[in-house]
Amino acid sequence: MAAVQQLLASPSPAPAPVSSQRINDTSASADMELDSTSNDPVMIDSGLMKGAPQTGDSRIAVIVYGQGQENVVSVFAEVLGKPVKLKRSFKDVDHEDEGFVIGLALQEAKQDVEDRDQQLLVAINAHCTSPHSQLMAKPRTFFISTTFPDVQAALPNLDILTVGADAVEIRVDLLREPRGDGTFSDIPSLSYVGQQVMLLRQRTELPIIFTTRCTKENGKFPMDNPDLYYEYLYRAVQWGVEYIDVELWLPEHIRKKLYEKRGNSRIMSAFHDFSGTFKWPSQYAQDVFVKSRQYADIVKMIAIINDHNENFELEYFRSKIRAQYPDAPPLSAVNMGEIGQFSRTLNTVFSPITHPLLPIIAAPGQMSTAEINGALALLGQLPKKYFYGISSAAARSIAPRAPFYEKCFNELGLPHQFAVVERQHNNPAGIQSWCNQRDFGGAYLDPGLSYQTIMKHNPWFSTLNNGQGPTLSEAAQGIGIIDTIVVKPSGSSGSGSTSTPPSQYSGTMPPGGQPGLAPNTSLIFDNASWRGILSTLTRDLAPSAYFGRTAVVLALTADDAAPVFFALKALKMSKIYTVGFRTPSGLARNAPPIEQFISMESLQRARSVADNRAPFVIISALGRGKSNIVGMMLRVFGEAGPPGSSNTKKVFLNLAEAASQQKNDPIVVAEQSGFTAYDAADVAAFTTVESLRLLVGQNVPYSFVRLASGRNLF
Ligand SMILES: O=C1C[C@@](O)(C(=O)O)C[C@@H](O)[C@@H]1O
Repeated sequence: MAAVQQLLASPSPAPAPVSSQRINDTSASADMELDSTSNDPVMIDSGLMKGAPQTGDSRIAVIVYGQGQENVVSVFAEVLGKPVKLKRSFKDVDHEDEGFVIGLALQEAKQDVEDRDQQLLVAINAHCTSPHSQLMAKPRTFFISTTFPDVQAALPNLDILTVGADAVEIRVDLLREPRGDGTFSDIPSLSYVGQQVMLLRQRTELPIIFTTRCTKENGKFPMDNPDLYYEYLYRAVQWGVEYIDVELWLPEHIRKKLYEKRGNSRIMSAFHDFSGTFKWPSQYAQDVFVKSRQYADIVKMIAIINDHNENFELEYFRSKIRAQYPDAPPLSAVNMGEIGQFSRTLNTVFSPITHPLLPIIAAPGQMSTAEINGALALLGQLPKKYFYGISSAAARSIAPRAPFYEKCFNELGLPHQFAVVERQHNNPAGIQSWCNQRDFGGAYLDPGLSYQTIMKHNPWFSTLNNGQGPTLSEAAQGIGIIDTIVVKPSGSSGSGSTSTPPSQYSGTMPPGGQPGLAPNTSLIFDNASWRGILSTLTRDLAPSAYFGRTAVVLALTADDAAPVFFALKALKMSKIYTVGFRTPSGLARNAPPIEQFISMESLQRARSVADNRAPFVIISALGRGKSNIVGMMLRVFGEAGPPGSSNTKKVFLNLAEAASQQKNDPIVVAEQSGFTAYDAADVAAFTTVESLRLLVGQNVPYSFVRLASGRNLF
């Protein structure tokens, strides 16, 4: 609700209310820019009325929703206290619609969004890419059940707590709201819960799971008034919380209503059986699943068992359910207690995890990610692999990634081995020797190398995939630079790699490595650095802050600029001015329109545009020796643009090694010229997050990477 009110009342781009990331999410896949500011000067701000509610924006709110998300319109309408009307285009909205909230499907809205009457209506982008489908596509997902009585206490450790987690659960029933007289309320009030959710939202980018666990299922929420659950859970929908835990015992009309009105939230149906008599092979277990799936995006079933064999019964149940109900929501099912721990290692959908730093475990038998991975490794389900950081000496000194990888593998209890191997400067040969081994797990290349260079000097790669070579991700194709080599089992197609017999093997054998890539394995060439750049640019700003605006990119070579272009394209920037290099046509195809600064006149022209087309972001990959040019650009464009045109600071990103303590350090110049500045270490940390995700499928928070590399963020 806060989010909706902020969107409409705020005269500036919406800050970060609880659900800004979701309701206002204009992720790279969104392709429409909508209004984030109000043109309407109707805010009441007289001293007399201090504290009185503000009327906010009185234009008609048009909620643009994505396919299948029409329910989100009524979430907005309810908060605004207005009825809903659905329309087919912006031009259909007229004065008769005042007093209504209008819903417009994204596909239809796209047709005439440019021509909308901005005096009459405010378009609110409510379509979003829910993290749900992406998460469900991962082979394994975990969520951490926080058990803090006050989220504040969790914040200092949140980075480390969430290493390896794909979502974070807030156990609302365990929150303890102080009354002020030394006692605590029986149930935390909605406003207290709202503050707690907000605290969590601001400190983690992970999806939140909102849980009001009842007393019968190991929680503290009283069961005498089911309407109370509706009140809390529906408020979480309005806050834009990503997952809402809805217990199966709740009356059907409540579960149905929550499901139908879930907007962009996803429902996790929850069933716990503590009786000790629950049996997975029973008809009852199947009935529970069937009843749960009706109003669920994920079905969670958890039971106390008495015998280890019941873990196998659960596995049989899992496979039976998958076969019988192929279209049903994913099943997350585990057994509780020590006996049930085995099942916690086998469940792959949203496994609940704990962490040694939590005050209590949320349920008997809960394990940490490290314990689960350790158990999987013992069972042979997580074989030891060799991962490599293939880098040049120079790159290692700029951003040492290796210690972090080791820390991460330890923290996650992964059995893998990580080694940094040095590639000779200017010699790209020999990469294949690290990859062509049976237990190769993947590698990052730092710096990345062009696809052509790798293939020319490492002919073994061309023999992969029956002679077709490695698969290229979309980013690797568009950028042409490879910085991550991912290993994928190739399923049943049999299109595996061709292993090279030891006699043809060139290069040094890695310690412990057996030559010959494992059969039925394929390699994917990918690029993680563009994501590092994108994440850095959007750390403090919504992607929409960049839409349609222009950038200046300074580099010595097109290769250095390539990942930047890809990121700027994802941000839908309208133009890139380049300095220091020519853009080859292949690269230009994957970038916004490009203009090279070839003279002072062209620079002057870009400088004198008096609207949003003045460069908003400057990205430099020029090294120390060229900091004068970078400084000059920063001074020139720091002042450009109409005065007061935006209250958002311009952005500078320095991809080159920091010229520490120097007078002309571009970061210092940028800050003096009014830019928000980021440096190569920010990008390196985000790139590490991405490469870990690509290589080991584990989610690690950016702030943990920064902490582990010795910088405290907050
Ligand atoms: O539903 C679950 C699973 C859980 O009960 C467990 O068994 O790990 C822990 C709870 O916090 C969570 O809401």
